[in-house]
Amino acid sequence: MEDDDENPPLAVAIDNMSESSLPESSSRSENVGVTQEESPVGVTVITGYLGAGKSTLVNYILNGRHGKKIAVILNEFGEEIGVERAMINEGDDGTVIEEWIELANGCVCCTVKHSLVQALEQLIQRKERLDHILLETTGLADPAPLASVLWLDDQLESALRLDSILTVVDAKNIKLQLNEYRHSALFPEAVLQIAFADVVILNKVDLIHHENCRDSICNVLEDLKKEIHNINSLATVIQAVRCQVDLHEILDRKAYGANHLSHLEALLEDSKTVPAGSRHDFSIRTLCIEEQQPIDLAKVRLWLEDLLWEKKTHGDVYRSKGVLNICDSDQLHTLQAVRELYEVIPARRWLETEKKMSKIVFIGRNLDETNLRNSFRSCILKRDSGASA
Ligand SMILES: Nc1nc2c(ncn2[C@@H]2O[C@H](COP(=O)(O)OP(=O)(O)OP(=O)(O)O)[C@@H](O)[C@H]2O)c(=O)[nH]1
Repeated sequence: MEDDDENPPLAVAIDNMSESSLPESSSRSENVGVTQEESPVGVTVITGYLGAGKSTLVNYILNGRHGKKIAVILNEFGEEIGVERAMINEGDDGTVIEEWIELANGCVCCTVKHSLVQALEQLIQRKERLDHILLETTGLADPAPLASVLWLDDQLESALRLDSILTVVDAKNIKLQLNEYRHSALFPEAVLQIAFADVVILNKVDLIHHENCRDSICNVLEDLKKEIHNINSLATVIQAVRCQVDLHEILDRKAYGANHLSHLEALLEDSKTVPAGSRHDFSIRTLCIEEQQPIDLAKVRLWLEDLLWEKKTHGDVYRSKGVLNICDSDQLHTLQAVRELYEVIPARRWLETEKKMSKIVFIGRNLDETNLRNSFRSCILKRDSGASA
């Protein structure tokens, strides 16, 4: 994007916002059947380590002639936050306009974050229909707090919805960063950004070309993809030069939508446990547990709350997704969780041809697979021996 000093951006004051509308509980309610007249505008959070190519991606999207009206918010989370820069691609002719979004003052961990949601909602209301919002974070941001703030309960009927977390990775540097992380816990942000990603753009692959003879380029890229999937096997990885990707691949992923089942259904097909590294004290990885017997919904909630809130003995879960076979229900339930927030929702009927089962994929640090598997078995409904089935 180009700075236009001669035409300073329009300052738009957003009303001071209260925190009263914040959800109190971390557990999210069942809300099937909530309909909205106009579907909410998707928000993609863009993360990526310093210099990975986030601004390059944003420029590419803002200046592209895709006919979409996309607002980009530069979210410079820091000590002093009051104003965010918003740029909006006005559509067909590719004109980019700039605005300032003013946030309520306050501490980063509470007021500002929630006023961000309200500021975005007001931006949506002021504008003619926006197609999408991109929120670019700083290179050192942990995306989890933003995801928690933007992943809104459908019952709030917000004008926006978290679409996905997109992480830009520098193909030339990522290997070094991951190695450093494994050995000395350096670059934790780079690893967290991959752990929370729904989509990873493996950018700067041209720099791999320059360094390696052609035969080995594919191997290097495959190796990098494997490294990324070792951390987060649920992420879609897209190779790119200067972040030139097909927008259809990155927008409208609906990664947090309970009723957008395709990626969750894929869980039924592939097991994705990645073996734990041998010596990694800081290991962040994906693992998957399965259970054939029907489980009890109330027990699952207690188990999740113990796992995500108390963090007792199973390690630190960052993200999880799953399908659940709940007893006495003909509905396939889905599970989504980001840090301590979770949502279990009946999504659709089990098909007669399907094998009913529960399957949950976890991404997190120091996860103990045996512990997770065994404790999940406590959710199996034990009927009285005298009771009829
Ligand atoms: N060779 C090459 N250079 C790239 C590519 N993508 C981006 N760059 C360059 O890498 C540098 C950093 O890109 P940015 O888009 O500013 O990265 P960023 O993630 O926004 O950086 P920060 O704001 O510092 O976190 C710029 O000089 C880009 O021109 C690529 O695919 N190949």
